Amino acid sequence: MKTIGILTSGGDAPGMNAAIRAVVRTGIYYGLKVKGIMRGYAGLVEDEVIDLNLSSVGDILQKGGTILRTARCEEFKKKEVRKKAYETLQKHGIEGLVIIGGDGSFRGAQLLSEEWNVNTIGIPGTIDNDIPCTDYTIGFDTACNTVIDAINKIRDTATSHERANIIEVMGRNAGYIALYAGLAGGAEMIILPEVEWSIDELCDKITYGIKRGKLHHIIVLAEGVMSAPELAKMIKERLPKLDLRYTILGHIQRGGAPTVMDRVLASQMGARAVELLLENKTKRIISIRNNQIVDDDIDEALSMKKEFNRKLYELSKILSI
Ligand SMILES: Nc1ncnc2c1ncn2[C@@H]1O[C@H](COP(=O)(O)OP(=O)(O)O)[C@@H](O)[C@H]1O
Ligand SMILES: O=P(O)(O)OC[C@H]1O[C@](O)(COP(=O)(O)O)[C@@H](O)[C@@H]1O
Ligand SMILES: [Mg+2]
Repeated sequence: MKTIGILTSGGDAPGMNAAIRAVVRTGIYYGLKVKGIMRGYAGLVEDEVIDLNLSSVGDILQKGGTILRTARCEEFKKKEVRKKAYETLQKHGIEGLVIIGGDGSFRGAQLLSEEWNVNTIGIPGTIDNDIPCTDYTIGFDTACNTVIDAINKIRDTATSHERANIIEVMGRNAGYIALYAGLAGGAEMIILPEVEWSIDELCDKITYGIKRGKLHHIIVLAEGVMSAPELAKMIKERLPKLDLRYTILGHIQRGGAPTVMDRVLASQMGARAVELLLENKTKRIISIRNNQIVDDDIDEALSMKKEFNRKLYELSKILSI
């Protein structure tokens, strides 16, 4: 193998740049040429390919976002469009492709390997942490730290005004950001898609908290359940006197300098991706499990189910009595 390519796809995540840097520098260390594909699968289809060298990835380790940019390319679900992607790879002599993205991006990689025999290696990069085969995805730790920073600030003003605050966090259909940031931020209540909840239980908890002298109530809500305004309306119907505000954190959760955790994870995964290609491995997804960097076949990885950490959820309930 002489030339490899790299792209980032789906929602960007802090640490993607650290992974790009690791792929480029490890590739060059082993004598490979590394090409960057801009804007994910869209750039692969439209032939947006650039050469990457050691200095192309200088000064990016600490930056959020992705220097290769990213896109959501619906068209890629069509076989004839994926054929164009294959032709771009052929044209540039790219023999192995590293894809940094989430589950959707891995489905694209799976099809490229199945249909056109492309050597693909996937690296999990998404703030959602919703990839079953890995304990952590690149960007999740940074996003959680952004959320707890926001919770700390909102708690200051909530306490001063004796208010309840709903904080809506990202995660599409997954509640990992809500769970980890809710626990770490001392939320009174965490509402997420993986666990049943009831509006009556929530309102009872707020009423009980007020009686025992709590000055604030922080409710962390995962966007996959409902929106913050919808939840606020439901609470106000039951507790009309409650002083209630809501904050939707939105895309601030996707940006910012990656944490140490995300930089180390991204560096290890990026380097491993290159090693796997050099070992003639293909159709693999890299993961971290029990603090070890491992890899699985894409078909197997995509059919795994992520077990929700119910213990952590129960703990958050106990600690927020
Ligand atoms: N079933 C699929 N077949 C082919 N390509 C797909 C498929 N699902 C997603 N993709 C490609 O991967 C891109 C990113 O997927 P998306 O689900 O938006 O983000 P993520 O990879 O972060 O989960 C899509 O825009 C599309 O180009
Ligand atoms: O950037 P957009 O298009 O607003 O998408 C928002 C979604 O992207 C995410 O931030 C990341 O999702 P993906 O990793 O699947 O791309 C989700 O948490 C959120 O629901
Ligand atoms: Mg996804």
